Amino acid sequence: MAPHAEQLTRPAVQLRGLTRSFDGHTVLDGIDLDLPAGQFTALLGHSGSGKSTLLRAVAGLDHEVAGSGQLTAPSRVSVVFQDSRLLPWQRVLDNVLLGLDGKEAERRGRAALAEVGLAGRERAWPNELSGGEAQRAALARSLVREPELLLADEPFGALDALTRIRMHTLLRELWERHRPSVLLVTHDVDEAIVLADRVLVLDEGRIGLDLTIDRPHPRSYRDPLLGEYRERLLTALGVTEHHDHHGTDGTDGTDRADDRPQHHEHAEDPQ
Ligand SMILES: Nc1ncnc2c1ncn2[C@@H]1O[C@H](COP(=O)(O)OP(=O)(O)OP(=O)(O)O)[C@@H](O)[C@H]1O
Repeated sequence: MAPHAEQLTRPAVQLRGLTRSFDGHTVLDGIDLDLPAGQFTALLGHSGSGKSTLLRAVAGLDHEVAGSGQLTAPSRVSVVFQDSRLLPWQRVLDNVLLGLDGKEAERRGRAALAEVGLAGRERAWPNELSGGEAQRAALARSLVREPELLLADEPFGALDALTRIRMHTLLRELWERHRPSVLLVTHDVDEAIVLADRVLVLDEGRIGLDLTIDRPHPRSYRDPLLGEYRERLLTALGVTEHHDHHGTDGTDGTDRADDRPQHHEHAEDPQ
C-alpha cells in the first residue's frame, strides 16, 4: 500500500509474515494483510485452505501463531461461529449478556435483541429458537459488546438458503449502523460478493486474490454486474468449469449455494 494511503485508513488488523503449521504441514505461509478500520471483508477459500486458522489467529485464539510474525488487532473483538454456541441452560437474554452485569448492560442487551428481530424472545430458551433465530441471538451477543472487530466463521453455513439471504440483509444493516471492521469467512462466493466490499481468496497459505467489490449496497444477487466479480473469484478458486451454473443466467440466484461444489469436510467446528 502506498504510504499516503496508509495514513488515510488506520488498519484495524495488521498481519506481517504470519505463519502456521500443523504437524509439518504449512497452512499459513507468511500472510501479509491489512484490514482498514470499518471495512467489511470476506475471506474465501477451499476447505482446508486455512480460513478458520487465520480467523482464530486474528481472534487471538491461537497462541502458537503469535510468535511467527507480527499480528495487530483491536482489543474488543467478537467472534460468531457456524453454530450459535448459546448456552442451553441460559435464557436468550442471559446468553446475550453473558459476563455483563447491571441495568445498563441489560438495557443494551434488550436493544441488541430488538435490533436482530428478537424482541419478545428475551426469556426463551435456546432450544426454542430456530437455527436462524439462534444466529440472530449470537449476533446480538456480539453486538452488545460493541466490537471494533467482528470475526464471523461461516455464520450462516448451517442455515437454509432463504434464511441465509435474510441474515445477509441483517448483517449488512448491523454493519452499516455500527461500523465494526468485519472479517467474514465463507465458502459461498455469492455471500461474499453481496455482503463484502473486499473479498480475499486464501490459496496455498497466501492471499491469492484481493478483490474490491465496487458496487453500491444493498446489493442484489440478480445484479448482472456482480457476475464479473463472481467469475474472477470462481477462477481464483479453480472452479471455472461451473460457469454455466453460476453465470448471469436470469435466475434469481437464491439457490446457487446449493448447486455449487460443497466443501464441508472440515466445516463444523474450528476449535
Ligand atoms: N488444531 C489443529 N491440529 C491439526 N491440524 C489442524 C488444526 N487446525 C487446523 N488444522 C489443519 O489446518 C488446515 C486448515 O484448516 P482450517 O480449519 O483453517 O481450514 P478452512 O479453510 O477453515 O476449512 P473449512 O472451510 O473446511 O472450515 C487443515 O488441513 C486442517 O486439518
